[in-house]
Amino acid sequence: MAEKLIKEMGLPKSMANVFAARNITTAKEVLSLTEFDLMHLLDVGMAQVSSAVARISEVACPPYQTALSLMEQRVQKEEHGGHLPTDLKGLDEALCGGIPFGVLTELVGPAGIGKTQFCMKLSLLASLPAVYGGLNGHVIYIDVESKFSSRRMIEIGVKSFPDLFKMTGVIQEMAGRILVLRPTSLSKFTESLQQIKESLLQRQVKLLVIDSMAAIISRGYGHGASRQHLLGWHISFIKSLAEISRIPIVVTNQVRSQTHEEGCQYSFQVQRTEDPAGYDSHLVAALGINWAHAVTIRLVLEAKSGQRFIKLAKSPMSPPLAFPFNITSAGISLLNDIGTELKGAEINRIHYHGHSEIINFDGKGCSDKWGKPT
Ligand SMILES: Nc1ncnc2c1ncn2[C@@H]1O[C@H](COP(=O)(O)OP(=O)(O)OP(=O)(O)O)[C@@H](O)[C@H]1O
Repeated sequence: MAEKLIKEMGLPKSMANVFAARNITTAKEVLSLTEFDLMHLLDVGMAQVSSAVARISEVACPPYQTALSLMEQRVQKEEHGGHLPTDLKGLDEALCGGIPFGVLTELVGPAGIGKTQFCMKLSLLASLPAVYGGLNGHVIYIDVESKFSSRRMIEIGVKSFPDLFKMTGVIQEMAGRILVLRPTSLSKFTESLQQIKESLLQRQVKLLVIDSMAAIISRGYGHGASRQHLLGWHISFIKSLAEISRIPIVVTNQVRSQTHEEGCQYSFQVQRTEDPAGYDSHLVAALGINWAHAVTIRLVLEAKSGQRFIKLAKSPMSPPLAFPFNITSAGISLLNDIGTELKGAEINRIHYHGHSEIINFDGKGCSDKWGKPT
């Protein structure tokens, strides 16, 4: 806002010319001077300066909004935006319809828990016709680790929507709507994001997936404070993409061990406990506090006593809930649509108890999963 141009503020032409002649071009430059300084600099009277400053302030600083007007705007946006249903009834109910448009949704969890499976299902759903609960749109899938498998996605489609996928040409049409990008470095990723900005606004893109953000960031940045600092640019860029395009952006995040120095500084991190089983007391999300604040919806995928759970750990519209789920040939499905409410440290704890037993799927029926992605 502060960078808004004076010439675009509807000032009287004579006054706009005076600013231009003194090389004062932005609201920031005007508002950082006193009225007295401006009178002196512009060589105009107090009345003209006051009225120009009042106009510039009004345009540069948005007026306050009431809760009522925010609610009305939200209802209006819902009509144009809304949610991408996940096809997981309990989760969709908790999210008031699915993954919300215009914000970042994070999927975080240990390796092999099902983040990519979830992303592939969401991509399929976004590309499906509206009568099947889809968004009838295109998807941009940034596949950092070459984990996206078109064969697996089609398998999910065929098993979940057999009638639709029986029709001639449907597989080609759905698969053709998903654009997979595989950036090989952080700079290529940054370049792709900038290009995506254009296509999001021009094309019928209804979903952007970044799988995984942690992997791409770790390729380009070192560790610690410098990484957090540089991550800031990507966070604000991706957030602005979501806000401008009003589409859902789903980003995966990995987990890592918590170091001794970190202790337990933030509420979203796992409390260090003396876990007698020693299973999972040190797992935290790989991207830190800045990232955690940037996401609006946080879904933690975890394993507990050999059972997979999906936890709605952060949401502005729902209490924290956990749903048991499994992965079948039809993709992710909930075992229970009634979520268990979570309290305290449990909300953000990332369990992987019995994780190795459940991820050892033999891959039959989806031969490419463990080989080269197709
Ligand atoms: N056709 C299938 N039927 C049943 N389960 C499957 C099938 N294909 C994959 N899986 C399950 O999905 C799991 C892999 O999930 P996914 O690749 O989504 O993990 P991830 O969380 O993205 O892991 P990473 O962090 O390593 O990328 C496997 O462990 C397996 O249990």
